[in-house]
Amino acid sequence: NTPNSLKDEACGEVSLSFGIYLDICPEAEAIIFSWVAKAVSEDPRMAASLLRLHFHDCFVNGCDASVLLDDTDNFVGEKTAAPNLNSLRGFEVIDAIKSELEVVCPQTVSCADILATVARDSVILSGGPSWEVQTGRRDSLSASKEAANNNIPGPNSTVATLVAKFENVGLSLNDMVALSGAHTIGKARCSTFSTRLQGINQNGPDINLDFIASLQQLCSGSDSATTLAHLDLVTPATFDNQYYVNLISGEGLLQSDQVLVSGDEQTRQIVETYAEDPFVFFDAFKDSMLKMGSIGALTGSSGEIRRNCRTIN
Ligand code: HEM
Ligand SMILES: [Ca+2]
Repeated sequence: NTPNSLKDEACGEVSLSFGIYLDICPEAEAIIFSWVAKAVSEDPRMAASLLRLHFHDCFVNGCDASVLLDDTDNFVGEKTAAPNLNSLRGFEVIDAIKSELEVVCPQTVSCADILATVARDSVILSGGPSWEVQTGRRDSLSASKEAANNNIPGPNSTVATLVAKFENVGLSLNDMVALSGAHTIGKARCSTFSTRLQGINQNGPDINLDFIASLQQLCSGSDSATTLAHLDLVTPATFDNQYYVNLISGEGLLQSDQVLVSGDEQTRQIVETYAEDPFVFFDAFKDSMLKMGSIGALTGSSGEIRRNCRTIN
């Protein structure tokens, strides 16, 4: 790796770089940050939702803003795929950013780069680490609902399945455990952790039945389809290492969270390290975000710079 670029794990080429907009659209990063700050001040959960958009983009044919495309006559978009439907949020924030950028520097800043930058800004605004974001991605000309269904891991996954889905996009077990720490902010619907309500996880009985009982109570209402729980019950809107502390006390919300301590010795040891030292977690998270952000990026003359993130030009 050279100092200002990261090897693209997927294709082995050096493709993205730091600071490209400093020359071609110097205000871009500040414009993006101010929109994210506004959105997060109005709705703190928006930080979580925006961070998740980048993940759901990158896992489906690379970080190419495919997740933002609406359905067309030629293809079905990814918004109705199982992991995304009635779940992804924040599209309006991306639209607002893109509209202003199109006025200031037309067809210069890609939607995929907006997603990567917004994810970083969301972490900063929630009290997490800061890092220099890599840019230079171009936007896809299509989307894949099928790949969204297949590639994005589900909340009932075992550690083996989680590892497989991450390795499928060039990310390691270490990246998987560090990136799961994104669940230190945001919320999930009762339907996504229904297996936890049964008080049995993939690897034996739960160690924290009080926690399970509180979830059962929360999800017992008639509106349980839309009821939400904090992914991190202790500091739900702060980007910290509390998520890992919770896992050790049996208070992981999703099955795919809790299995990181109950389902695998290797992942359990990493969880313990992050639970002990937030700065070790922050460093790992930054590194893994850069790796995730470089998955299958479109560069050179592939793809395009969309004028509207919802449609191809
Ligand atoms: C390890 C595998 C993962 C699984 C199985 C998983 C699954 C889920 C599920 C089921 C939800 C709740 C969705 C809902 O109820 O609508 C969720 C929320 C969330 N996920 Fe993940 N996720 C994973 C990894 C990641 C990664 C890598 C990131 C980002 C780096 C991330 C960021 C988030 C955030 C921030 C939320 C809260 C979103 C909000 O409040 O709007 N997740 N995840
Ligand atoms: Ca937290």
